[in-house]
Amino acid sequence: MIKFYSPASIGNVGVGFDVLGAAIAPIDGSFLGDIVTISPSKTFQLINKGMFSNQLPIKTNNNIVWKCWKYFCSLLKKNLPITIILEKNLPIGSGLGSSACSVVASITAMNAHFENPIKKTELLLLMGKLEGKISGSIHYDNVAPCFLGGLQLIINKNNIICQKLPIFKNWLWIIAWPGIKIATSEARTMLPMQYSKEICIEHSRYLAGFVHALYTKQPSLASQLMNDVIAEPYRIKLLPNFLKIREETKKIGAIGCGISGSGPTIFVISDNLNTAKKIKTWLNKNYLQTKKGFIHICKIDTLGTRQIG
Ligand SMILES: Nc1ncnc2c1ncn2[C@@H]1O[C@H](COP(=O)(O)OP(=O)(O)O)[C@@H](O)[C@H]1O
Ligand SMILES: N[C@@H](CCOP(=O)(O)O)C(=O)O
Repeated sequence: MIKFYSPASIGNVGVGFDVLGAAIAPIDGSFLGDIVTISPSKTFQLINKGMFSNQLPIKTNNNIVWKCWKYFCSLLKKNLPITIILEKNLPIGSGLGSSACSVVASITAMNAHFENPIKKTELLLLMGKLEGKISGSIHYDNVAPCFLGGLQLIINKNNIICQKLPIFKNWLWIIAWPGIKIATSEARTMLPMQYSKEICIEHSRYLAGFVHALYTKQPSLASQLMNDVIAEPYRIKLLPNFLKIREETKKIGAIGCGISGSGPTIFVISDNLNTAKKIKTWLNKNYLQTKKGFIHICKIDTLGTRQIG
């Protein structure tokens, strides 16, 4: 029996639509992500468990984990008799890379179980392809940080899919899922097919400046450059009171605020734990919409997907 854990991720990280992604871990040491357990069995079975298993497709062959298993069967040219247990601990359509978590955890676990028929360099390509079946187009800003950990810059050139960026270790990422769902595929179709030259130049300034500020250790400059001119202007209508949230959390002391992935989860950044706790309390009262909603104070998960059993 082997068990793998895959962490939640913040796609886009505000300023880098489809090209920045960060894996996150609650500072209290709890897991925020999916867990996949694989054991040998006479026939294939997929068992769903976890707090959000009731949000998964009813038909097994609509579960992305089943699609991952089918891929391995075609690769190894046989019907592979295993039992997969998926602990679905991330809400679906949350903006926390839920489907990416299931893809990365199941691919990594199956590859380990079958003694690594897929090379590590090819795994991420496969993960992006499988995740793309769900969101309608391939984007690595969830699967890359989920698999490799850290803050990843998606390059996707000359066989380099991504590379890890430096982070500010004292930044705390408060993530708030309001308890409602936004399908990534729908949130992607909302975006314009083309952008003006002015927007392209502005976006380049922000993204390049942000990466520069990371490398030159300028946290204030980095936080000021975290502006999303690509997705936020079009997705903001899906997030209740987002602009008010950003304004009020800034008054409390936040140094940044953005949409996590395609939402509705938001992230708020603070470099002070007491301030982070105040922001969490405020969000609890003003952003959660259902009892299922949650808030976590996180740091960047530098480990990524790992074997835990
Ligand atoms: N194991 C799985 N985990 C998450 N979503 C899954 C899984 N299997 C299939 N899906 C489908 O993928 C879609 C959710 O993907 P998406 O909107 O990208 O959510 P998220 O942003 O949380 O990944 C839903 O239609 C869901 O039914
Ligand atoms: N770059 C993607 C990120 C989607 O993240 P998710 O967690 O909402 O699936 C996008 O913004 O479409």
